[in-house]
Amino acid sequence: MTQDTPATDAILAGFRSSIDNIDAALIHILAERFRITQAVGAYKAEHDLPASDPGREERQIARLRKLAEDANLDPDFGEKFIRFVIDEVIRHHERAKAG
Ligand SMILES: O=C(O)C(=O)C[C@]1(C(=O)O)C=C[C@@H](O)C=C1
Repeated sequence: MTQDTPATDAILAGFRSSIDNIDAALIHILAERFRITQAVGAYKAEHDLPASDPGREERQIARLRKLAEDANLDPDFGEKFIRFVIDEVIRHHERAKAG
């Protein structure tokens, strides 16, 4: 049976407080990224440009894999994460094109 860790564990609470700050930063960073990609989607729809650009994605992924490696983050995880984000952006772009 699983058990919650006692809320009185001060060391764990300190770690979790830091995790909560980092998670909040991630949400704000993602919100900012989606705010700019929304403008990109509107621009692409207006100028009849394709929703996706596979060449650009390839370059982004190669760059981020290298950054992940240098930062001691699993590059496969880094790629999966950015792929997930970009796929969502493409979905938004397609919706913007459809009007
Ligand atoms: O750079 C673009 O053209 C975008 O539309 C942005 C973005 C991204 O989210 O980074 C999304 C879709 C493209 O395939 C490539 C990159």
